[in-house]
Amino acid sequence: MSQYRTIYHGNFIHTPTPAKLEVLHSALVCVGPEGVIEWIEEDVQGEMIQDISGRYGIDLLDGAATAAVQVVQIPQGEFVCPGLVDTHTHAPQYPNIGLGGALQLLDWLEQLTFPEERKFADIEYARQVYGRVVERGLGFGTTTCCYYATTHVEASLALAGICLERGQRAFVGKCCMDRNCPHDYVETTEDSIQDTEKFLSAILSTSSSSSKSLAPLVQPILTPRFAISCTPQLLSSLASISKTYTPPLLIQTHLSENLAECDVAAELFPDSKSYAAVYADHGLLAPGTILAHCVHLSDEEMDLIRDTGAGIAHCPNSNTHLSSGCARVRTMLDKGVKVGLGTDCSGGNSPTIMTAMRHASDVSRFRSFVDQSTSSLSLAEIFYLATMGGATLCRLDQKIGSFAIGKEFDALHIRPVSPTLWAQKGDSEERLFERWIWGGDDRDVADVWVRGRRVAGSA
Ligand SMILES: O=c1[nH]c(=O)c2nc[nH]c2[nH]1
Repeated sequence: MSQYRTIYHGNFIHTPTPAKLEVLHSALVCVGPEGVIEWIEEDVQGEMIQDISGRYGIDLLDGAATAAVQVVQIPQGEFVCPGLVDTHTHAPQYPNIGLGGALQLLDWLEQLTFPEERKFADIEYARQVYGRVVERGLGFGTTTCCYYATTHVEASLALAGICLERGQRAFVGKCCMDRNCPHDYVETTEDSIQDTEKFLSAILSTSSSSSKSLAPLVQPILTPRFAISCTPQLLSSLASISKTYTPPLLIQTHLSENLAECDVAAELFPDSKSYAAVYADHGLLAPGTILAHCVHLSDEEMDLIRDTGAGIAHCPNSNTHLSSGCARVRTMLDKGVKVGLGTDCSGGNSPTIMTAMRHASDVSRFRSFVDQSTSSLSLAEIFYLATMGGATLCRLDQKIGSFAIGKEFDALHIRPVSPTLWAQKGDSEERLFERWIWGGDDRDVADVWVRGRRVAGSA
């Protein structure tokens, strides 16, 4: 943890609500030694910095004091925005990125995905892959990530350890699956539960925060793979485990991604009214539950998800790549369902939320062409999904996702340099932001901060 306060001066852009992109012009944002925002002032011209800091008890002229305060100028033509939140990805599948687009979900799992995940029994292989996954994610500006790992406890703990070491805020799940999987990549129900307990106690004992007032940066998330690969007993046991913690542990699973998958789920759980109801019936729908995909939900299922407080990780890149379908995100939002974005590698073929934002926009436009009755998502809504929306799914909306006093400083410094980003002198901040979202890439991500600590960046 830094000993210093840092005062950032420049333009900040965020979406505290989906309704509007908000620009904090020439803002002074003071980040304390623990990485928490202590105060914010807007419209501060350079010559006022000293005065305003003085009002907060910081004397920038006093040599001894200034040694403990750093002032960072964000030049005109650059800006700071909240870090990106990836609410659903599979770290062990990154070596398969780009493959499998000719397949649909169930064949893709069988032919490509399970064989790759099996390799994570080898801890050295796991460390090598996971190191690259986390490094690239941070470079793209993913400051918070919800990871599926594999069934292997040691490798899952290695992923958690790497996130902690590199400074990425993360939820890491040891994957649970006790049926309908290959004989050499499946667990017994008992092993799955026992290994989950082992994983939880190890991760909870190593990831505790260095500060009493801050939650651990890396936390466990219970991970029943999906209804098809879990027995009712396993689903219920994981729900019970979640509830033995205060607050209950987060849970992630897949729901209603592909029509063939929905048919199998209906056959396996004939007593449940719907696929979403399978999870509700086993106690798995709660405010900390993240449901990936949700492409083929009925209106009643959306209502059920909203009423339980669970949220949806929209993974548009994956849903197109695996020909799963186009999720009805406008309807979800209109109904008040929580939604965030996920890269879902390697169903998705891009590990950055920048691509997820672009595909979310495209998918919403396609839906609006076809449905006629729904409108496409605005730029502000898309960015909200990538930041505050994701934070809300992870129950971190009071801590990250936008800039406010008391929130932790998870942020990106954007300096437009990539050749696809045609920034022009005199561009307004909104215009520059728009150019970056649709035309920029990780070369423009000059600095990445998580909880105030610089963890990556191209600068
Ligand atoms: O996109 C997906 N990726 C997976 O690994 C998976 N497992 C079950 N359902 C899944 N969907």
